[in-house]
Amino acid sequence: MAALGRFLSVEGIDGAGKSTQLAWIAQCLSQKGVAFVQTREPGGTSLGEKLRELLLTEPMHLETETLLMFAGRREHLAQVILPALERGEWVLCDRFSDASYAYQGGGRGLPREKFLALEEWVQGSGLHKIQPDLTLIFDVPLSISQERMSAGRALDRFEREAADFHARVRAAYLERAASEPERIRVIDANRTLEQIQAELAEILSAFL
Ligand SMILES: Nc1ncnc2c1ncn2[C@@H]1O[C@H](COP(=O)(O)OP(=O)(O)O)[C@@H](O)[C@H]1O
Ligand SMILES: Cc1cn([C@H]2C[C@H](O)[C@@H](COP(=O)(O)OP(=O)(O)O)O2)c(=O)[nH]c1=O
Repeated sequence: MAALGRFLSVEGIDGAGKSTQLAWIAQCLSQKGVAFVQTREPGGTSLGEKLRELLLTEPMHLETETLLMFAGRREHLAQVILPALERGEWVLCDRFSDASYAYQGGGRGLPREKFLALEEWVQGSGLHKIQPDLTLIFDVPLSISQERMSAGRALDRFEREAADFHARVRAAYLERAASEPERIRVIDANRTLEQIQAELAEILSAFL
């Protein structure tokens, strides 16, 4: 059987710089001749992109929001992520279920058991659980993320949330990282692009 590809996700509060760094990782993999699929959540499939539009614009109940995130994830796994891994390609995913843990759980207060139930339903459990092999959390203080965000485009429904929401999201990401240190690496993103990329290059070469 051909080797499975590797699954890498990037996370962080809005404005941390993860999309910038994901584009750089993609460029590195291309230069090394690694076949990969670059994708995102919410989104990644035709259905998922329609759900994304709703999720980023339409006010809704917290449980509806969580269910739609996981519904999109189910489709994304079936249509994009698992087939790519089975072909032996890497999957570079801009956010995955750690974002639901941080945003719906940490940010909005979804009870942990509800998150865990959906995670188990969509991603399985035990040895068969589908999780990224490596997750990079780009971590910055709120003042920095807010500065970076406000320099850009119009803000979506999550980005418009108050500072205390983003502080809870950040804390939840760090708590998640502490609970799964073998999978999750926290990257200090309050540095120059070059400094961050030097660290990423080391992590990637160990991971290749
Ligand atoms: N290390 C950095 N130093 C300064 N500016 C950065 C850095 N990383 C990203 N940025 C800028 O911050 C903004 C948000 O970055 P982006 O990658 O879109 O963040 P995210 O995907 O985490 O929301 C962009 O304008 C980007 O150019
Ligand atoms: C995947 C996921 C994303 N989100 C949120 C976090 C982001 O604010 C938003 C969109 O993600 P993202 O694509 O990172 O936004 P941007 O285009 O601004 O880089 O969705 C959740 O709340 N839960 C989730 O499970």
